[in-house]
Amino acid sequence: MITMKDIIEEGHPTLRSVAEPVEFPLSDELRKTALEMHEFLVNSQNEEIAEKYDLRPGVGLAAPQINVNKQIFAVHIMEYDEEGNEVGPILSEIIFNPKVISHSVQQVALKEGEGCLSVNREVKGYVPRPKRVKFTYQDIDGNEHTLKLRDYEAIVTQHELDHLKGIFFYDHINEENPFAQDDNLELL
Ligand SMILES: Cc1nc(NNC(=O)[C@H](CC2CCCC2)CN(O)CO)c(F)c(N2CCN3CCOC[C@@H]3C2)n1
Ligand code: NI
Repeated sequence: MITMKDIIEEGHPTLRSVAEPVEFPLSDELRKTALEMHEFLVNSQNEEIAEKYDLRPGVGLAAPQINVNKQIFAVHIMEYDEEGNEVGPILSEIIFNPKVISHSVQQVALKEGEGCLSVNREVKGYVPRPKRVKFTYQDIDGNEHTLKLRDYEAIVTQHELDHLKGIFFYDHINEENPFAQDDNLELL
């Protein structure tokens, strides 16, 4: 299973490189790695397991973060009811060879900013990202899919897409004014 010791930190060259496309059918090893990336997210969102293995919670994980320079990321975003009980998955998928088709001019950012499992420090500021994004990808069996996401799911997915291009969330923060807001930016 993947734990925090498997996640590389900023400064490691892999996190600033461009990830390679994935060939299908997957090797058994790469299939296992992809499934473990998704399993890490599920584990990290389970209080008992996260505490037992000292996992930082995550809703996304990109292969370069475990020093696998391939175009793969996992996302695990669950829906909760008002009592905080898990209702079901909003987006829970392992994404291979993603290609952005289009995105909106309108931008969104999380009010609380972003963090990263590969960045062990707080970097304050809004991370403006397109509010809507449309992309194609292959699933673990190599089947092509098209996905249109908006708001929170779009933010998470674009944070992971950035990792495949060697980009960190803080690369998008306005250096002069980290909390700069124009009328094209909606805070979530
Ligand atoms: C927003 C959030 N970011 C968490 N961590 N950071 C990450 O996921 C990084 C990726 C995210 C940072 C901003 C956008 C993408 C990992 N990254 O570096 C991958 O490249 C969370 F953990 C989290 N949630 C909310 C839902 N909660 C359900 C119950 O379990 C705890 C969980 C916590 N929300
Ligand atoms: Ni990250």
